[in-house]
Order: sequence, then C-alpha cells, then structure tokens
Amino acid sequence: MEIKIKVENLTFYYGNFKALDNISIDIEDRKITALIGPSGCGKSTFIRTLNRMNDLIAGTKVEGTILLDGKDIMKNEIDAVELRKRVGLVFQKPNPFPKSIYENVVYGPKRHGIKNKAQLDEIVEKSLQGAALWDEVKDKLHGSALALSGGQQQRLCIARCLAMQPEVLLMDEPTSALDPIATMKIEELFETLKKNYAIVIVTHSMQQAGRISDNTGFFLNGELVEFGQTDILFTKPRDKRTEDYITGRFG
Ligand SMILES: Nc1ncnc2c1ncn2[C@@H]1O[C@H](COP(=O)(O)OP(=O)(O)OP(=O)(O)O)[C@@H](O)[C@H]1O
Repeated sequence: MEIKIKVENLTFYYGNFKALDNISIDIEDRKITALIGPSGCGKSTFIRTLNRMNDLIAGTKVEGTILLDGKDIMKNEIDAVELRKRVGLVFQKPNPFPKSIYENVVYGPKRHGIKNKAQLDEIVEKSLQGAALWDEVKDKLHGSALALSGGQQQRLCIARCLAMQPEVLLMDEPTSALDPIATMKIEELFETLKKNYAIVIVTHSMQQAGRISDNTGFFLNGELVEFGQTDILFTKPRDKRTEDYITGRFG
C-alpha cells in the first residue's frame, strides 16, 4: 500500500469556528477514498485543505500537517498554484467556462505556458479520452461546452482537470447534480481513473461510497469518527455513531 497523502492532526478554523478537529488520515495512491457524513460536518472543508483552496478564504487558520509524497504542503516554499496542478478539484455542479470544449480543456495548460498547437491538440484528445468523453465530442470540439448535457459537462470538467496532469483528483459530490445514467457513467470512469490517480470523493450517497470506494471515512461535526476499508466500515463499524449513520438512524 502506497500513501499519497498523509494527514496528521489537522485542525481547521473559519474565524473562531472549529470546522475540523484533529483529523488524521492516510489517502492511498491508486485507490478511491470516499468521505461520507451529514451535511455541514466538514467534508468539503477537508478536501479543500488538501490543495489549499481554503487559503483563498479570509480569516481561516489551519494546524497540523498534510504530507503529499512525504512533503508538507503547508510550508511556505510550496507554490499553491503548482500544488493545485498536482491535486485537482472537481466541483459538485459542472462549471465549464462559456467557451468551446477545446478551449475548456486547454485553458489550464495555456495558462501554464503551453502554446504549441500540436501539443495542445494532443492534450485535448488525451484528456477527453481519459474522461471518457472523446467519442461523444470529437466532431464538435469547437462547439460550446454549455451545449453539452450535465453529465457530459461534468466529464469535461474532469478532462479539464486531467489536462493539468494531476496526481490526485478531489471530487466534491461530483454526481449529485446528475441523473442515474450520467452518474453510472462517471462511476465507471472512476474505476478506470483510479489505475493512475489517487481519488478522494465526497458523497452524500452511501450506496455510491459502497459501490466505488476502497476506503471510507465517516465525518461528524468536524471529527473523523471512523476510517477504514469500505466493506468493513459498512458491515462491521467500530463506532456506534458510524453504525447509527449507515443504518439511517440519523443524518
Ligand atoms: N467559508 C466559510 N465560512 C465560514 N464557515 C464555513 C465556510 N464554509 C463552511 N463553513 C462551515 O463549516 C462547517 C463545515 O462545512 P462543510 O461545507 O465543510 O461541510 P460538508 O460536510 O461538506 O457539508 P455538505 O455535505 O452540506 O456540503 C459548516 O458548519 C459550515 O457552515
């Protein structure tokens, strides 16, 4: 087992409000880690600490360490822009730019200085292939991204992330705005993606966590109550609060 991200004693505040309390968790490489828990328990806050997206919010404070390949990402010498390239984030609602499919995918690489047309073409094809969208859009790459269906838009956002050649993919409820068929396609895509990336996915659906993840963490009120192999967490939870949650007694 290879640890991609090691989080140790992570505590996070919005102003005086402690949103995460002493979280320690190992994110394995080439595995899917699901994070579950009731609304407001800190799941999104947690994944945003993993690529320092929370830095952008004023008045926040973070304690503890987050090691990416053994290196502390909270140290000042780490460039946050470079970090977000390595640790990509896909949001709940598909949010393509109001530009063509092609321009959406090359947006990040262009900003990072890639100008060569042949190279950009290759990035577009590879990223769209990687996001299982290429066959559906290869004949309309210069058409508007906004003309795609919700599920296609979400796969485009995944492609946009892949174009940056990340190592970790963070997904914040990536299928909650999608219908069951689009959801199934994205879940199938995760199975393929996990061969090359560490994936962390926040989900409200325990069924989804059970279907796709290798490891699951259960959050409650900013605490990581339980973390372990998904099949064990769902069948033999150690903590009464986990058991109550997965059996639907609360949340
Ligand atoms: N920018 C912010 N400023 C202040 N408090 C915030 C901010 N973002 C989140 N919070 C608070 O931090 C707590 C955790 O929120 P977070 O969004 O991480 O939970 P969550 O588990 O992802 O919830 P959901 O499942 O509803 O998305 C909540 O009490 C929330 O109100």
